[in-house]
Amino acid sequence: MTETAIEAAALGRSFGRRRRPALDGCAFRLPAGSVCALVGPNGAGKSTLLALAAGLLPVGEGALTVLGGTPAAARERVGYVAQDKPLHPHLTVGETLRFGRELNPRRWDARAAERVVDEGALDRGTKIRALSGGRRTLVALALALGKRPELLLLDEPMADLDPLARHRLTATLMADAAEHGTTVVMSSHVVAELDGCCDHLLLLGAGRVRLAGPLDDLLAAHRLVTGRADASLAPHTVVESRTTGRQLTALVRPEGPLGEDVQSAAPTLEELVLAHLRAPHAAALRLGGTREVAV
Ligand SMILES: Nc1ncnc2c1ncn2[C@@H]1O[C@H](COP(=O)(O)OP(=O)(O)OP(=O)(O)O)[C@@H](O)[C@H]1O
Repeated sequence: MTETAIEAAALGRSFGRRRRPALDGCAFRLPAGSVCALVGPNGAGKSTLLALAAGLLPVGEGALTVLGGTPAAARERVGYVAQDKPLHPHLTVGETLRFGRELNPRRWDARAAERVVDEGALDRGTKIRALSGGRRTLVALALALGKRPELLLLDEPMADLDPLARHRLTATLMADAAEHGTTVVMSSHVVAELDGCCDHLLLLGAGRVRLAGPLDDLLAAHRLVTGRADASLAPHTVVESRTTGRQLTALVRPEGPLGEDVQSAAPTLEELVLAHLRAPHAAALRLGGTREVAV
C-alpha cells in the first residue's frame, strides 16, 4: 500500500473550450487510510474529480496519482459509487451480487457486500428495476464494498437514503474502512452528516481547491469571532464577516492573538464550510500536503 491515496498537481479538466473548466489548477494530497469529506456548491467539480480518480474520465491538465499510479492502473483497487448508480435493471439483487463476485474474483469480500444488503433488509430475489432509489444505492454500495477496495469514492451516497438508513450506512462504512484501512472520499451537501466521520476535508469552489487538509488542522486554523460591529479584525485573514445590528460575527484565520474586544470560539465543520461557501472569493488554504500554501 502507498502512503498517499490521491495526489493532484495542477489538475485541470474542461468539457468544451467555451465553458469554464470543471477543475482548474487543483492541488492536494490525501494520505492513505483517511476518510475525506468532499464538499462544495453545485457545479464545483466534485463529481468530475471523483470520476477522474475512478479512471472513468481522462485527466485534462496536470497530474492525478491514485494509489501510487495512474487512475486507470488503480481501477481494480478502487470502488466507485456514482450519483446515478448504474446497475443492470433486469438482474435481481442476488444476481447483482454474484455478478460483482464474478467481476472481482480475486478480491470479492462477500461478507462486506452481504452486510450492506442485510442491513437494508433487501430481498435477494427482487429485480433492481423494482427497487426504490435508496435501495438501489444500497446495492451499489454493497458492490463497491464487496470489491474490497483500497480506495472508496462515493458521490453523494446518502442523498436518497432515509435518516435511519444514512445513519446505519455511515456506521457500516466507517467500521469497514477502519477495519481494512480503506481510504474513503465521500461527497455530500449535508455537511452536518460528515462531522464525526471524516478526518480530512476537501472543499472545492468553481473548480478550484478552497480548503484541503486534515480536518482538525483546518478547524484549528480558524476562529469564529463575535464582537461589536466596529471591532477591528486586522491583521487577521477574514474569510467571512457579517454584521447584524451592533453585532459582528466573522470567521477568521488568526495571524496572532485576537484583540480583547472580540470573543472567539472554535468553528464546527458546518460553520467552517458554510462561511467558505458564503464567501467564494476568500483566500484558499491547503494544509498537510507536500508543502503548506495559503493562496
Ligand atoms: N459530461 C459533462 N459534459 C459537460 N459539462 C460537464 C460534464 N460533467 C460536468 N460538467 C460541468 O462541469 C462542472 C462541474 O460539474 P460537477 O458535476 O463535477 O460538479 P459537482 O460539484 O459534482 O456538482 P453537484 O453538486 O451539482 O453534483 C459543471 O459546470 C458541469 O456543468
